[in-house]
Amino acid sequence: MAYLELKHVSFAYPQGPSVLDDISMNFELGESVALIGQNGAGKTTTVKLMNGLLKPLTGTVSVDGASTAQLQTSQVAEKVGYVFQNPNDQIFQDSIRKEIAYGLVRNKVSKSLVDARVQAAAQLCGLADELDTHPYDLPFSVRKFVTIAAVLVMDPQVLILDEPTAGQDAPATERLGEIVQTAVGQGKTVITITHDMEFVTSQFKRAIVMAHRRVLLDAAVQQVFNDDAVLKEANLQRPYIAQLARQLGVPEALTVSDLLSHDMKGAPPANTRLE
Ligand SMILES: Nc1ncnc2c1ncn2[C@@H]1O[C@H](COP(=O)(O)OP(=O)(O)OP(=O)(O)O)[C@@H](O)[C@H]1O
Repeated sequence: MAYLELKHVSFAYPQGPSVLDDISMNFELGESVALIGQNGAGKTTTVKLMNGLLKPLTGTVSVDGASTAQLQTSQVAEKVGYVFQNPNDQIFQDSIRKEIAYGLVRNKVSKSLVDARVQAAAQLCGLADELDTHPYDLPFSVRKFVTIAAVLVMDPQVLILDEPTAGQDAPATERLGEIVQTAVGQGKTVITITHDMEFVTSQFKRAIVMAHRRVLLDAAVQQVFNDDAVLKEANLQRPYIAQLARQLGVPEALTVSDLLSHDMKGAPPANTRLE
């Protein structure tokens, strides 16, 4: 049994239409998976089902062998940490240190361990020099890292990042990549919702394409970005570099390093009129 499983899950908000229709997906520990698709495809609803904030109307969501229907949201959230799309929905303490430490303090973890874990999470998230700052004295982009640190410090087995690169500059996006790779290196599963296809191809191995309340394709990132029909149906575009690579006759290249490592001898001349 996979660590996190959604089996034939359907969902609708109260008095609303169906939002998810019979979706199934499995996650093993140590995976990196991007959930992609247009606005309203149901991605955020899907991840809220994964961490117990929502419960399925039909079907089952199970985490570490137990159905979320039988668990409190807090029990699920210990294993599946969810970083909200908008950090303002998550932050409520008056210092970054208190915000990151909150869950550990609530769990009565010893002060020395709290200090060590807060320091480590803050370091990874670039906040080590800001621990005594009020979160609202920092820009939105930095507040997002505060919420990531506050989830990471709890050491969940699954880390869900909702639109992490939105509003972030290149160095911050690079730091997000480091956070993803560090977590995966620790054996955690990282799942992201993102509209940033470069982030998908550079940091994730698997992608799940959602549209029309269901899963269109669940496959290796390479396969997803080579599937014209699925990309069209989900209204997704290949990353710029992958479009360029196609024009250069290297359709399998998705990143700059893929392209640079390819033997270009015999490739047709570039016609760089991109989609
Ligand atoms: N709290 C809510 N109450 C009622 N309907 C909702 C609620 N949250 C989302 N919806 C609706 O559910 C559908 C799926 O929304 P969801 O946020 O899961 O999609 P998404 O793929 O994450 O989109 P986005 O990329 O815009 O976040 C949309 O039609 C949305 O309007």
